[in-house]
Amino acid sequence: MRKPSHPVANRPSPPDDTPPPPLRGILRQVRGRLITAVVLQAAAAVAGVTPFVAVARIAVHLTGDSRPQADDLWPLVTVACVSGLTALVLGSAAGFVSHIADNDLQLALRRRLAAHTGGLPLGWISAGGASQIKRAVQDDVRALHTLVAHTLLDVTALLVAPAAALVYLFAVDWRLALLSILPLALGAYLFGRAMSGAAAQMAEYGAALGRISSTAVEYVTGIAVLKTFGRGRKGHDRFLTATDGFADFFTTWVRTTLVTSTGALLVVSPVLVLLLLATAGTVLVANGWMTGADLVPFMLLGPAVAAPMSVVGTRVQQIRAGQAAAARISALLGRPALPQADKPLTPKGSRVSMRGVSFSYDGHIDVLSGVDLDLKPGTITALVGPSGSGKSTLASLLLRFQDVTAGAVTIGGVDVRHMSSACLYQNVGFVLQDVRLLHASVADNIRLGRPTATDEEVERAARAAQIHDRIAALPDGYATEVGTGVTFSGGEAQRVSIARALLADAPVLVLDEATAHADPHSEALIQTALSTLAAGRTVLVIAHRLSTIRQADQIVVLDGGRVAERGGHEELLVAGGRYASLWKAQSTGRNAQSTGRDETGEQAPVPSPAGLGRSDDAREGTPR
Ligand SMILES: Nc1ncnc2c1ncn2[C@@H]1O[C@H](COP(=O)(O)OP(=O)(O)OP(=O)(O)O)[C@@H](O)[C@H]1O
Repeated sequence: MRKPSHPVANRPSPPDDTPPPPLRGILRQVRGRLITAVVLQAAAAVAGVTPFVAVARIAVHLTGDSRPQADDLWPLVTVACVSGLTALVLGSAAGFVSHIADNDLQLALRRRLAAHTGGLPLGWISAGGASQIKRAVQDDVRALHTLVAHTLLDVTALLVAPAAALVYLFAVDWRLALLSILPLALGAYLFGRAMSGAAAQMAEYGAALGRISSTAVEYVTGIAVLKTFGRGRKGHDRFLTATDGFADFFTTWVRTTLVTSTGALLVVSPVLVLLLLATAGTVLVANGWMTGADLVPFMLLGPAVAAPMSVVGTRVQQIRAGQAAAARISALLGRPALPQADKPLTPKGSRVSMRGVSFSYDGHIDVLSGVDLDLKPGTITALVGPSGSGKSTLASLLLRFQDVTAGAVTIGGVDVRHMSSACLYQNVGFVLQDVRLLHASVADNIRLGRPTATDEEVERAARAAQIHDRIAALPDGYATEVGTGVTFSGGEAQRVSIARALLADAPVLVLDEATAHADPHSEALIQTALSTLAAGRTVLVIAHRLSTIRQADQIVVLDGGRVAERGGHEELLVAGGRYASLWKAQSTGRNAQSTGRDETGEQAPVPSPAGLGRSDDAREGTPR
């Protein structure tokens, strides 16, 4: 694999776009608040144990030989009430502070993620990175909320309260105090056994759930195709196999851990702990080794010593989920953004030049190798070649969806890596197959190309893009909300995106010609709109059907990531090479259609593409 050869790749980012600190750096910002919350929660836990101690002391007075004195009892009642209230106040304060810390953390994280992901290569985002970003911003930040705002305090309380209780119980009677640790120790042992291998089991649990969801998606999305071919049962079978597999795995897992996990929960249950302490206490009291009053604190606090074991599974799960979420967020923040130039340059003109361009997605296999290409200003260059030959990848490098691994792409003499993003997209517009319209008015969707455009300019662009009549017929016209008020067909959405590109008025254009699946009427409209858009610009078009690019100034044939041939249509036909065979193959297909009958014997549609050639008609109506 070739190494990045361009100096800009290693340049530091500009000061206002500093690289994101690791997650630990963001956590450090809220560390002070988290420590305060933990201290408050620990104090609340100690205060929460105090009323039980006061009640135990009251019991000593009530069961003593002499008549209890109000002066002895009231201070204890006061201590019980005040400490109970203090525990409530401190606990609420701890929750408040931890939620403030969590709020700051979420804000800092979401801001950092938004800033960082904004600079990630668009190629990575559109090839599946978007779902990773969604997961990090929504699910993972939420998992951290549980960890920071709740689990941290729960664990503090679960550790401090039993420890405080044990200190007091040891002061009362060390023998019974030792016995009260027994359920905790036994519970920890059994729980440890139940959890052994849990990490692997959890991984398999996640994988089995993943198999169910992927086969469910496959089943739902492919059901129409499968049913059409009478294979509906097949998709169903794969889904059922996945659910059966999950059920088998889960049953086996539960069966092997059932005895130990139930045993763990049983030995730490309050009833069993009370029974144990009451029995042992009765023996001690009956033998005169301790007083009946001393048994009271054990009855009150004994169950609390073992209680944390009953929720340890849930807390461990939350901590693991939080750790996994933190790791994913860190990985996303650590993903290298596209380097930004220190001193962005502005291109002079619209000549596009590619020199020795190579690119690899995985860092091992080059999908483009040593491509040289020149797009003269105002000319149309068509990229053709078999599927997978690298057409879309080459076009995406001009849009800087990702950076070349070797060589350089320049516009107007300036390397695309030396331009700011804003400058790049002012100079290069694009209309791709996969059109994304926003949940906004139709006018605002078109205005994305130039936010300051007037209503008249928006309408003029829509007319030139052959979509005005459709928009005008909508109930709210240009104010209709996309997604709620109107759902555009693929061809219509593409014409909206052509209007957007017309308004943006970039001198260089990348078009992914996508009329192959449109009906003849829609195809003719798109081709007319594209011809209008292409007029006077430097165009790189990814051509899927050769009939539409016969008039192109230059046709470049890619094969296996290399330029196999280049020239005009007639020239390449005469050469009798790769292009000539592609043309022959597609002509045979067209001739089969032009007989007017398809394979079923039905009347077949006859396409009438306007093509991407230069025509005076095409130039009319352009808003440029
Ligand atoms: N995001 C990606 N990650 C990894 N490999 C990719 C990615 N996108 C494309 N490829 C691979 O790069 C090669 C070139 O793909 P590309 O989409 O550029 O070809 P193409 O000529 O445009 O194909 P088509 O005409 O089918 O759209 C193919 O082998 C493809 O599998």
